[in-house]
Amino acid sequence: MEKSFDSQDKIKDAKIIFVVGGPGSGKGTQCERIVAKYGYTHLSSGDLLRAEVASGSDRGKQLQAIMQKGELVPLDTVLDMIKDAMIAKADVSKGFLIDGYPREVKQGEEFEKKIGKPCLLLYVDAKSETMIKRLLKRGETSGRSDDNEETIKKRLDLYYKATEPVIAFYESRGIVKKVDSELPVDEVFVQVSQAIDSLKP
Ligand SMILES: Nc1ccn([C@@H]2O[C@H](COP(=O)(O)OP(=O)(O)OP(=O)(O)O)[C@@H](O)[C@H]2O)c(=O)n1
Ligand SMILES: Nc1nc2c(ncn2[C@@H]2O[C@H](COP(=O)(O)OP(=O)(O)O)[C@@H](O)[C@H]2O)c(=O)[nH]1
Ligand SMILES: [Mg+2]
Repeated sequence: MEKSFDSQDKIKDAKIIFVVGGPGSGKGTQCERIVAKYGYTHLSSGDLLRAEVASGSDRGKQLQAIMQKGELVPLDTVLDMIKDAMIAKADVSKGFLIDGYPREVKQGEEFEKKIGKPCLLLYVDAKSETMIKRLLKRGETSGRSDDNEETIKKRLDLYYKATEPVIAFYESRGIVKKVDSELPVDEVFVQVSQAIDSLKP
């Protein structure tokens, strides 16, 4: 008990940025740039889940089935993974990019209860046609079982239904910065940098 309280304490005051946008909008691409420029720790919830799948564990097999269908993994599973990863990096991290989470308003609320409040929600915006095109292209080489036409459609539907309300939720708190991910990567990153530079130290 004592120990888990201590380790949780380590991330209590961490700088937290949520990176939200549709599938294939360019979240991962921009996060890579942010890491290079600002030294933040990038935690992609999708990557954490895929690592569990790759481990071949029983839990990984259950996750694989859900992800293949483009559905959402249970909230507690993802949140525990993110929290453990944050605690592991707490001593060396200047801040955390939480990429692909929250996927629904409830996930954001639980994150705040168990971990802390975000200071920024970076909204990576692209048109659905653009996202579909990028995902199909990525699917040629990604090896991801969910980068196929049928699952992409489901992921997009779920994004508009469950995840877009997350943006409205944080907009009412005044922490949303939207970047136009239709632009070339460098130009998107100019907007991303402005959003991060505007944060109070
Ligand atoms: N918080 C999360 C993150 C991911 N997933 C599951 O993992 C899949 C892939 O997630 P992610 O890698 O974030 O995919 P995308 O939204 O397509 O974004 P990206 O292209 O950055 O990987 C989702 O469809 C979903 O099944 C989830 O349930 N909950
Ligand atoms: N043209 C263009 N392509 C991009 C941009 N950002 C990402 N991509 C491509 O779109 C695909 C999805 O990007 P990724 O970062 O994986 O998106 P995520 O699903 O939101 O994490 C990748 O193949 C990228 O190379 C961009 O700003 N412009
Ligand atoms: Mg990604």
